[in-house]
Amino acid sequence: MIVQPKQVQPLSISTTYNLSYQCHQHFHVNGCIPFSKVIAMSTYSSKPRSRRRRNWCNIIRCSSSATTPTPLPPNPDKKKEEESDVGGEQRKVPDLQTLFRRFWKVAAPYWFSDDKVQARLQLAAVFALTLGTTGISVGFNFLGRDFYNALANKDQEQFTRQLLYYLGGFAGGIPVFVLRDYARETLALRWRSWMTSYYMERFLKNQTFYKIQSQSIIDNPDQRIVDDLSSFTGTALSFSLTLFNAAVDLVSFSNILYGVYPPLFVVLLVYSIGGTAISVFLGRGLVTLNFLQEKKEADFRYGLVRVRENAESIAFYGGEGSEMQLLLQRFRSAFENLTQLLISSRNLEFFTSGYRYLIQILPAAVVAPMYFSGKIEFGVINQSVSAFNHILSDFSLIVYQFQAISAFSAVIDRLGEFDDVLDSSSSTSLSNPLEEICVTYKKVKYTPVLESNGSTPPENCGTLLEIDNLTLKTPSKAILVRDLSLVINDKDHLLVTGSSGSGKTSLLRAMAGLWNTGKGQITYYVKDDEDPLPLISSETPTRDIITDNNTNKEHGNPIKRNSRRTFFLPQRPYMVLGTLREQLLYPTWAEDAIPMSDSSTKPNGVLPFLMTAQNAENGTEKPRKPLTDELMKVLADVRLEYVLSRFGGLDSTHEWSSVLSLGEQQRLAFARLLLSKPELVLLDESTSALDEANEAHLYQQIAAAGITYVSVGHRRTLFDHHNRNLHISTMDPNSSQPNWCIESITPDSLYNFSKL
Ligand SMILES: Nc1ncnc2c1ncn2[C@@H]1O[C@H](COP(=O)(O)OP(=O)(O)OP(=O)(O)O)[C@@H](O)[C@H]1O
Repeated sequence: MIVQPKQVQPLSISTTYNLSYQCHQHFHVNGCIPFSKVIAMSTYSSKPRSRRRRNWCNIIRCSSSATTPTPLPPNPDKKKEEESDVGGEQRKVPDLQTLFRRFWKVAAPYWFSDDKVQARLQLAAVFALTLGTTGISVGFNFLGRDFYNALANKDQEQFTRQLLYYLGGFAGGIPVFVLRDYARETLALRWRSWMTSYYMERFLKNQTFYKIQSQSIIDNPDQRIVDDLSSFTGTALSFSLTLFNAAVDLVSFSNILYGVYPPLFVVLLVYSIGGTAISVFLGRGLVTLNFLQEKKEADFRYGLVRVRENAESIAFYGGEGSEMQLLLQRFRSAFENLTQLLISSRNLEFFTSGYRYLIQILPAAVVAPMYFSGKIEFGVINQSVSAFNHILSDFSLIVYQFQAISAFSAVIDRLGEFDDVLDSSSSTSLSNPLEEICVTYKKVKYTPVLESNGSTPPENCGTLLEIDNLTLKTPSKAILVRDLSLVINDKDHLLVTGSSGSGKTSLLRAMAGLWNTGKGQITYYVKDDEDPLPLISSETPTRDIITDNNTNKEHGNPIKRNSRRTFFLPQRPYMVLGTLREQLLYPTWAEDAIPMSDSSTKPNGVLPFLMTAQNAENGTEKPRKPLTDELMKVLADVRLEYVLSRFGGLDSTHEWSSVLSLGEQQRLAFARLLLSKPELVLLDESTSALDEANEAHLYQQIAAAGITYVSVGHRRTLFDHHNRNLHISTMDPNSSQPNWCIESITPDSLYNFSKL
């Protein structure tokens, strides 16, 4: 017979306990449930299993003295990593050592960050409160003993006194439990905020987001930043506290149990070690299943986001049916994995439930003969049962929390993988510069100095950019352009042409620092009166910049394209979420346009580190922010003044990528360009959606603004606006000859070019 708390201990705490008992979590099934569990269990309800995984913070909280962050044991058969085939999808199961390494790598930085003093103080407070809760539990254990003794002895006076002690205990204990949970969750939130800012900073630095996306390095980084970080911080704290609590609990209650009957302790130890080994064996596939579940859910959500973002194209194609199929396929994949996860969880739970129930009658059965022979009082039975359950919980953390631990392991794995990718992104720039494209920034003085042979050095004739012996490859190492050398001087407008897929956009990618696969040198000449560093990402690690007397070199790191000097316009302009003013100020003054940067509108309680990224950006030099009149004028310059009245002025907010035509968006992008006034702009088919008149007008505007431009395009009309043409032919893999040629564009040659 299983002793129900209702039968043994008809106190108010058992009411809550019995309710919780109906849930899936079966903690102690006899009297004297630890008070901490009672408080925590009230927050846990019988949610569907599919949602339960997200609730493991609650589950863990339920067992403040019954959970420990014991990691998954390694599979003894495999040394490092084991291949697992789940739902037809191959992925490597990380070994214990990798999990530990990743956990430490992800968790540690915050505790050594600028916020460490505050964080450590809060952590100490949480630990102190946790200690307090254990003390209260021990107190309740003794209270329970005296309470039942009074009951058994029919001592009404003593019984009433114990009842009052109980009530007093509740009044004093509840605030400690509530405050402990509040302090822990506040700290978890603080930790999460710091980590979110830390990860976002590294994700956006050095165009890492671009590399991850364009080379499909890892899946769903957004989900890792949003969901996994939240889960990680909450659960890591809960696990740590639970481990600490279990250790204290173990010491406190072991004494009690030893005092009653020492052999019980030994039986309990053997039982829990055996149970742990079996549960580890039965649940070994859960880490992979949890990992894949995270991925598949995120894939499904991403599919829906893509439908939203491409609503018009899909509607034009009438692609609803295909989208439905694609989305269902993704959902089915998540569904199938979850089904497998549920089956594995069910199998494990058969064992864990049996494990929980089987042992329950043991302490009462062993101690009862001592009571019958008069060696102990009645209350001691209750006390030993309670102490036994505490210790059993402490020893059985892995068994009770295996599913939570496996889900947490999956989170560690995903975050650790993400962290490794972010680290490798910043360290690739240290790879061999002879095997990658080297982007260099060189300070020059524009003084009329002649070299000894009477010629003018390149930096003195207004050279903006020099490409030397550049061989450009795709990330998959296919050669696109071989041995390209060219110089771009001030007002020397270059048109890049070539057949589709020949590598025109890729050349701009290399010039913008996005691609570094290949070899050769790209040199930007920076006037000495300018600080060249604003051209480079302000977050570029100093170890990546090799500085000599007059040169700043950066191997493979991207330049900051919203710098004063170089600007890049893609074919499809990017419309930020926000007002028309924010569109125009993007990206040069983007942070100034965000209302958050106005201290009067700063939300209360904002953490200092959440503002650091913005502050760092604010530190870089940039031109004066344009006034409203200037914004109006530039809109007129690109013939978009009518947009103001149509959409309610500069400060109206719309989904601009939907309400503006592609040609209007391209004109808006030119407005940004005219406001930023760079010296050099790289245009990738940036007028492809415009009529010829508008195209000619925009080119006249940027030429009049003194901007030198390099354009990629196919249209015949583009020749009218450029001085030279770089033609790239599709690379023949068997050829070792250069596949490009440069010609001047003269009125006489226009006819020939049109035939290329
Ligand atoms: N991330 C990538 N990984 C591997 N190959 C890529 C990647 N991006 C582009 N490529 C390949 O590089 C080649 C050149 O692409 P690029 O976009 O530079 O062509 P393009 O000359 O601009 O073509 P179009 O005129 O059609 O725009 C293409 O064959 C393309 O498949």
